[in-house]
Amino acid sequence: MLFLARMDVTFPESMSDETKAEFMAREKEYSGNLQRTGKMRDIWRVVGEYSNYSVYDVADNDELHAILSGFPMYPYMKIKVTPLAQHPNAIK
Ligand SMILES: O=C(O)CC1=CCC(=O)O1
Repeated sequence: MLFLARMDVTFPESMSDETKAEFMAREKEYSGNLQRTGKMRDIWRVVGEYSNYSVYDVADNDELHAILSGFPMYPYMKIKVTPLAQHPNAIK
């Protein structure tokens, strides 16, 4: 099953730059592992925002929830998930 997720990240004003850098490093490692295993098919930055769109290829809703809630930045994310289906006009 394919899902599109939009993630908007908001860190607390009080968070130090060092802590933010630690979150970013952990996020990069977690995200890289998902991409290497094919669970995350794609990730794109939203221009001008601390947000991304990412596509997940997972067995079911429960697997997606486990993946999303495992992101180190999860406590600081607002996530909107959209299930995807084949488009009849797609040529690939
Ligand atoms: O958009 C970000 O920088 C946060 C994030 C979520 C998954 C990822 O790889 O980065």
